[in-house]
Amino acid sequence: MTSSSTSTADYRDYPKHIINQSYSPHSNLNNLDIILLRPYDRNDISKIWIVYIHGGAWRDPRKTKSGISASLPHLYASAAASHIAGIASLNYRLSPHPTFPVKPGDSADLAARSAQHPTHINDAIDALRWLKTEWGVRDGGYVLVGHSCGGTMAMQIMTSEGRKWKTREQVKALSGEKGEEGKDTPMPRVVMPVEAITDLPKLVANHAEQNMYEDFVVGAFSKEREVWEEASPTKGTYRGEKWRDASLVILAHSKEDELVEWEQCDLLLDVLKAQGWKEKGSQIEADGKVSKEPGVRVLELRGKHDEIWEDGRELSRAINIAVERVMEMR
Ligand SMILES: Nc1ccccc1C(=O)C[C@H](N)C(=O)O
Repeated sequence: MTSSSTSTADYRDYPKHIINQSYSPHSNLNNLDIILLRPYDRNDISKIWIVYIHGGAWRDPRKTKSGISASLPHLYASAAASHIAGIASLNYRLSPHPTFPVKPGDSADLAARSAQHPTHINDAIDALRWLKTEWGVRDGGYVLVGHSCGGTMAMQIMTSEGRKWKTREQVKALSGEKGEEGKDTPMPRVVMPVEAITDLPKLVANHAEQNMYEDFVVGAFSKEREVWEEASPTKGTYRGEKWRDASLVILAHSKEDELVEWEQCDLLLDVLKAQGWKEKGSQIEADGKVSKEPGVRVLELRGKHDEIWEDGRELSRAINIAVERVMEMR
């Protein structure tokens, strides 16, 4: 029997998947999925959102917002579940992929798959703004998780403080002007890059004998090396005092990652530490008080680059830990 919608939510409807929500009109990849664990109460600020940005080297059309799927059953069973308001998983426009060309004449696919930096990151920012206006996702009200290049994007949101990124032409034309405020973008409480690409020039240099790396970086960021630099999280400034709501960076990485080497995690850790971020295992200080100071934590995962999310147990473990930290900081 189908139940028509009534004002009383039925527990059998949950977890509820609200899929393909369009957050901007640009293409058929400007959408996201929402998963609610229980009837949503916008005013219940004790619960937090999880926002997930998938990977795929900014170009792989086989990697999508559905990348969160395998983690969901594990998340539902985790200690974090009771604290999660909802999970949002984003699509964003991609750069062209040589193995999966757009079919000639398919203008919808072309719009979705001919992006170049900063389109990917600005789409993600649009998605966050939409989540704020449509779903009430607040400043400090969510954990931002990104896998691989999604982790790069998560850090790009932090370093730009929610401001949209500019093209090189716009930067030159505006010379020094900061442009729009990022205040419409809700900022996360915890940001967790997972198997993230943090330093594009070093990644390309480390894989000089594998064309794939340079190909995808050129495809997404052009041939100009300065663009690779500017876009790299290791070149960012992370001003703790400005992040009143983003108190923790969790760098989650596996030593078994065969695509993105551990060095990428270490490089960003060094940058954050050099900028005054303290490395900590827990937010709880020795005196038992909960620290609200910005901190950075390395979380070692097990498994290969894509195994983390394809299997889902490690990604859900990482998310569970991030949610636990949010609860500690309250
Ligand atoms: N995330 C990565 C990180 C490093 C190296 C490759 C990837 C890829 O995802 C490659 C993807 N399968 C592609 O065909 O573009």
